[in-house]
Amino acid sequence: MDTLLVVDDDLGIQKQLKWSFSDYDVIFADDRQSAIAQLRRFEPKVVTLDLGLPPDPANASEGLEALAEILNLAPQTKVIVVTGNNDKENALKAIQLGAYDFYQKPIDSDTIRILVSRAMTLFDLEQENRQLSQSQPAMGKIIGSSESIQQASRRAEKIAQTDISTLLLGESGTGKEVFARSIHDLSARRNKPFVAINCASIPENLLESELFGYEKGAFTGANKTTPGKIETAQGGTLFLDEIGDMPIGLQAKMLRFLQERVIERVGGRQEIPVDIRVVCATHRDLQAMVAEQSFREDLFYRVSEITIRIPPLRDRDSDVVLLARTFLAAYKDEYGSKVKGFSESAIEAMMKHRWPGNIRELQNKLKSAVILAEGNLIQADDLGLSPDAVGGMQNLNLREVREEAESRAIRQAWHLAEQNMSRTAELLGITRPTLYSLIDKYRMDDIKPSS
Ligand SMILES: Nc1ncnc2c1ncn2[C@@H]1O[C@H](COP(=O)(O)OP(=O)(O)OP(=O)(O)O)[C@@H](O)[C@H]1O
Repeated sequence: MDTLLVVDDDLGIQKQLKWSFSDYDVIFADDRQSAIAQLRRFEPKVVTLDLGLPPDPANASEGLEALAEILNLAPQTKVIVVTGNNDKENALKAIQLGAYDFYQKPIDSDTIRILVSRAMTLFDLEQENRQLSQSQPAMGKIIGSSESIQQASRRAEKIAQTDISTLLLGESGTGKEVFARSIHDLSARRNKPFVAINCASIPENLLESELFGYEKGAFTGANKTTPGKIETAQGGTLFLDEIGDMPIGLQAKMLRFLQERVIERVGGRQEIPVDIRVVCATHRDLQAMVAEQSFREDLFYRVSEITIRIPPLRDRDSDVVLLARTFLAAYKDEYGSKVKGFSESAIEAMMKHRWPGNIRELQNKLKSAVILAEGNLIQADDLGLSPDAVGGMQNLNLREVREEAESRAIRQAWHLAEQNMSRTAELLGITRPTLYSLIDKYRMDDIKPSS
């Protein structure tokens, strides 16, 4: 139960407030000293403070003094000062000192209840924000207070200032790129480029020229000399994602660049010196790849001078809730949604889920939940995590599950978009033609626009 401290020497008012605040733990003090003693002992979120305190109740000075002491000791406390009728001057003084609000006698139970309840809510929100910012370590955008992520962050912080080649290991979607970028941001190279390249997403025959650049005429279509990603990262950091997918043929050239810090463009003969910090990442077991000879051992040692393991989301305790709250705040603005938070069952479901796709999966689930949620709170069901849904899916195959989820999402987005087809497509992240073809496919005749 939340604690409210009432500082007032009038026993009648103490009684009245005791009755008005049956849902709080109400404690009392009748002068400045006892107020401070109660504050230290109970750490109330909200204090109502009568400015007219003994020994000189007709004068506000003792009350203002008490206010200053309270805010000095516990600046996060929300203090509502109670002043005599028409004592605007002292009310304003109190606000200047940092009181949350003021209230003029005589006390009206309904009004003071609203004031206190708003102050409690604000206190909770501010506390949540404080926790959130404390849980963001120096590593830029890495949110999480679990021991496992803090450990990884501390390790990354330590190596950021050096040029040591770093290998980030972790499942897909755990935040390897976020780590790489944070290492760059904390390093002396922060004002130079951070260049990322994903070795798995570029066809093998293009990766070499993408990385090393090429000279005019090096191959058909090479119309002009073009620098590669390595050169564009000059002075900064090169992030090689999915290094385990680098073709074995290219690995020798990579090794030379890492050892000698010079490159040659494809088709070129000139050696170009480069000054670059290299951070690599992979979700593969590089040591096993070395053992089966699909990854060069010398390159492995070169890129993994230090290794940082990024833990999967399921091993990060309640970070999932912290991350979910952060993303929710961003998505609800982005999608203009009125959702305020998560139901208890949603939080429980998030804590239980295994998150095979890690943070990226969490982001995707949250985006659709923000769009689909019908009430103020996101339910487990909106996240597609309801235990009932799992039970109900036992009789369906994967295609049926997908179709059911898709048609449900289309219908809800359509309602949310007030039947506007362009907006519906936008909310769902698909094009209008795709939306129309899905509507046809699922025979959703009632939302089919009349042609
Ligand atoms: N600790 C974190 N705090 C906030 N956002 C994070 C955190 N870690 C990851 N993210 C976000 O999660 C998403 C996935 O992160 P990222 O792309 O860095 O993962 P990855 O491990 O590199 O994935 P992949 O291996 O698939 O490339 C990004 O949108 C990123 O901004």
